[in-house]
Amino acid sequence: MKILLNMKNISKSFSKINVLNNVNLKIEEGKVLGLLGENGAGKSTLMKILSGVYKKDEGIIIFEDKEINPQNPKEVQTLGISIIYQELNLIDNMSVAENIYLGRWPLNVYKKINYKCLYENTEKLLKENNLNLNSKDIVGNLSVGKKQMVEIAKAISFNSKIILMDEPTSALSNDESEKLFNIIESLKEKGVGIVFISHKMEEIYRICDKVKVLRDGKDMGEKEINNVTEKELIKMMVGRDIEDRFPKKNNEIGETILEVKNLTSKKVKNISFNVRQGEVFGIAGLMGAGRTETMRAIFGIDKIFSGEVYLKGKKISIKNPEIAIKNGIGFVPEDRKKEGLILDFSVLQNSVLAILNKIKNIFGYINHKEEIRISNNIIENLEVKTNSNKQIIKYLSGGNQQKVIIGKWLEIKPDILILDDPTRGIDVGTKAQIYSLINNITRKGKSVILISSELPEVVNMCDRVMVMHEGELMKVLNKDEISQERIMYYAIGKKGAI
Ligand SMILES: Nc1ncnc2c1ncn2[C@@H]1O[C@H](COP(=O)(O)OP(=O)(O)OP(=O)(O)O)[C@@H](O)[C@H]1O
Repeated sequence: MKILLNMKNISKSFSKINVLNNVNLKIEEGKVLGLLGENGAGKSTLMKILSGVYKKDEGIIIFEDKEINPQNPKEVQTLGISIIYQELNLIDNMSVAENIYLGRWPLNVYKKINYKCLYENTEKLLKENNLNLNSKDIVGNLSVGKKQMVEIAKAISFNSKIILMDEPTSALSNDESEKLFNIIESLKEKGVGIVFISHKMEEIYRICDKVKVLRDGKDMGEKEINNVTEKELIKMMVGRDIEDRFPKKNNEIGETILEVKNLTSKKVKNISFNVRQGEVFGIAGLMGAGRTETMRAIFGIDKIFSGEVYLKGKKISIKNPEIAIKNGIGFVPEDRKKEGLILDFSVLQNSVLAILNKIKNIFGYINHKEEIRISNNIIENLEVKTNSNKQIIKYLSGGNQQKVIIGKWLEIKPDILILDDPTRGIDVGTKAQIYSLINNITRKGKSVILISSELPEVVNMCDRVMVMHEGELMKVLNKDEISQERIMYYAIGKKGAI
């Protein structure tokens, strides 16, 4: 098989800290290479070196038999190497066509954009590649899945021979991910070489031909996907066996702690359910089903139009998140970067953001010893990869930033903890650790509401699951009724027994 690109002995340090050490990577024509490793292993850094964002300290890169020295992303893109980041780089108030050909628009004699030609070129490109997009749609109005298709169309428009995808499915529904896999299959047929970064083992096996594993910036080798078991891959990544991806629970389910009756907000209609002490109560559904919105209403972020909420049998009115926190409810949001971090603050400062009031002394000053204890606790419990608690959080890898936010909310020790997609972007080893933390919480009689798009997680972790579809509750499944098939059946809006 033809090798399109060869990275040899790549090393990179940031302020004397070595994050890549003699790493090799080969990208083959028409193949998907999975790039695996724990949070902070160096995957994104390696891709950023290839795409010209960072400069390598050592090593060589050979592309189509010539050495290249990527200096900036534009140069690399012109060569035919494109990268699609998790945080998509699109301009929201422009159309699909304007975004795809950004800065390369066809011009008329007056040096103005020739829209007729721009839309025609775009329609042709979309049709040829089976991309279901409308060239005139404004990008800001599209779903994350569609936005990603725009990025892919852009990559194809550069005649890319290599496309790098950094956790492309982390914000996609299962349905949208499946569409992306179909697009990847057709790119493969055209001979495009793809690097696919993901923490989801199921999709690594679904889409990759080979996998390369990094651990702590070191090259742990490459495997054919058909010749390696999931257990072996996890051991290569983590350096030890993980006995069980879903640790055993031994929680006892008690009385009802939260009861929601006919809750209606702008986004959800007539939702009724209850959560019991010691229970992991799951909420499943496709993107836009109203899972997050139900919890936002209960937590006092969105206005409740009608309906009632009872906590320990007492009717309560939660008008804002402070009241929710005072009542023992915690909420780890879905868009953690936007809602949960101050990027220019240190790990330590970010660790205590949610509990500043709790760690102030009687004179209103922050108790620094407590601050240090809490941040070190989070670093240890969630294995946050950072030089120290003084590190500015924006320099941590994406997954490690997420761990700090989850840890911060766990420190509040609420009676009911709402976790919105808590393991998105988190590596397999830490996922198991987060599941153990959930089990510890419920073992103490506290409750967890787990919103999740990962079906294996829902099936293995939840005691009951409420399935939603387009703002409505379809079904609450009891433990013995929970299966991936049943969840999908109700999630797509079907009614009745299955
Ligand atoms: N600009 C930077 N300055 C300092 N350190 C950095 C910088 N960028 C990355 N690092 C460090 O390099 C290491 C590797 O980070 P990288 O983002 O490549 O990890 P990753 O494997 O992509 O992780 P994740 O799965 O969490 O996205 C981390 O320890 C991170 O803190």
